[in-house]
Amino acid sequence: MIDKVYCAGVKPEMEGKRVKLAGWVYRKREVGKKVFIVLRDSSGIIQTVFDEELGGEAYALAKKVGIESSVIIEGTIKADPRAPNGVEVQADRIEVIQNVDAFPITKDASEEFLLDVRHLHLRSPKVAAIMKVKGTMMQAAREWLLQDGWYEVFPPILVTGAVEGGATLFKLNYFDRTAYLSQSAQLYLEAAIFGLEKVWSLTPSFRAEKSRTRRHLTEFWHLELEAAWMDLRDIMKVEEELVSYMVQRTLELRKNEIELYRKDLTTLKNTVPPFPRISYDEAIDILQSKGVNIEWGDDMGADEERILTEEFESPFFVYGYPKHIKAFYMKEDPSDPRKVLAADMLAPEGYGEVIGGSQREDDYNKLVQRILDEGMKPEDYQWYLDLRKYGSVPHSGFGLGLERLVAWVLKLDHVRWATLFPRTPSRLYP
Ligand SMILES: NC(=O)C[C@H]([NH3+])C(=O)NS(=O)(=O)OC[C@H]1O[C@@H](n2cnc3c(N)ncnc32)[C@H](O)[C@@H]1O
Ligand SMILES: [Mg+2]
Repeated sequence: MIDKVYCAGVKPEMEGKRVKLAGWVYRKREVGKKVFIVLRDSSGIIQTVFDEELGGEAYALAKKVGIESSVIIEGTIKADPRAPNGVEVQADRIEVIQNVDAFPITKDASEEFLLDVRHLHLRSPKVAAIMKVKGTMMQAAREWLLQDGWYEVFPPILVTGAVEGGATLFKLNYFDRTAYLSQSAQLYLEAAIFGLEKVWSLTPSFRAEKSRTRRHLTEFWHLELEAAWMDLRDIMKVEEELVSYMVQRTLELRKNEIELYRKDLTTLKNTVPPFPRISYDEAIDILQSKGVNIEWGDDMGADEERILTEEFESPFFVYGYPKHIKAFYMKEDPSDPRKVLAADMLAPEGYGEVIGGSQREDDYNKLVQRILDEGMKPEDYQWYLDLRKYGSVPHSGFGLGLERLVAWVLKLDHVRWATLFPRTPSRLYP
């Protein structure tokens, strides 16, 4: 590795020091006998100045390099309030690693074109900022999970059954059998709790969603937790403590990157426990009072959730959904058999569902009946049903869509911007 200094490491107080930088030509302009090159690396940008009177060969090379050329630049640090961050480098040497004559991304590029050249757009500081925020949110999640005693496990992605309904399964040939891409690691995490009690995983989950909405991907990163002995109330507390820590820690470590996307941090600062909690019944009442055409028993889609989020200035829970609109594994509410012990966490500002969670049905016979009621075959879930035969316990868990959480934190207009290479029904390349 060359002994370079990062752009963000060059400070006005280092004036007079000699420095070597390596990166890409981000911006370039010529003024009189000077060439100004703004160099970009993973830490940020720095202005470098090539003066014909100071270095003829370097000046001549600097005049020729194109945008996104990879270069090594050496020179002397000079404090200058007119330069970005109040500092620049008076360059006297440039080594062109690879010159670029015509970088394909221009200022007027369309969103679809930017997705077609996603492999080239990732280098943009604003796109890199999203990935830094996403990485920091998972760093924070790992910090919290470790200190709270959760074990990371690594579930399979090649599976034989649906968790969230057969309509969104991606099917593939597995030698002479049929396999599917995992929609959720949940069922495998439920097996892991009998040895580890509190487990989590971060896996890609796959949904053959035909819906082309701003919050659906066909491949997304899914942070899932499962815990023995916890009921719905317990797991909701885990959810709000985890999400609060993720948001506050990311605000602490990535405030500059977040402010590239949003100036108003109110809802992020409000993300502290306890989160508001409303029942599904109350949610229906609120929506009806706002003129939404919805009845008890209807599912809430993105539009209904968006309207509901107008009532809140932080993430909030909706709990106690009707059984018929929720998954087979959810435990029936003993106080109202029409409902299940499930709760979604919704993000404010129109973003809606970021977490789906529930207490699981732990009774063997009831679970068999739920499987049958859903038109599925108990024999396809024999291993999963075994978990209710050999020391079954009350247990709960949830799944957090990482892209959805990042999209809310950065107020992105589509979850596709929150993932390195988005996968949607119309996009599989690059
Ligand atoms: N371990 C569990 O209990 C998880 C449970 N089996 C599950 O998959 N619930 S979920 O379908 O609501 O998905 C969970 C979250 O996963 C996200 N999700 C769910 N589907 C998607 C798509 N298609 N694109 C992006 N994000 C998605 C969204 O935030 C959901 O709240
Ligand atoms: Mg859900």
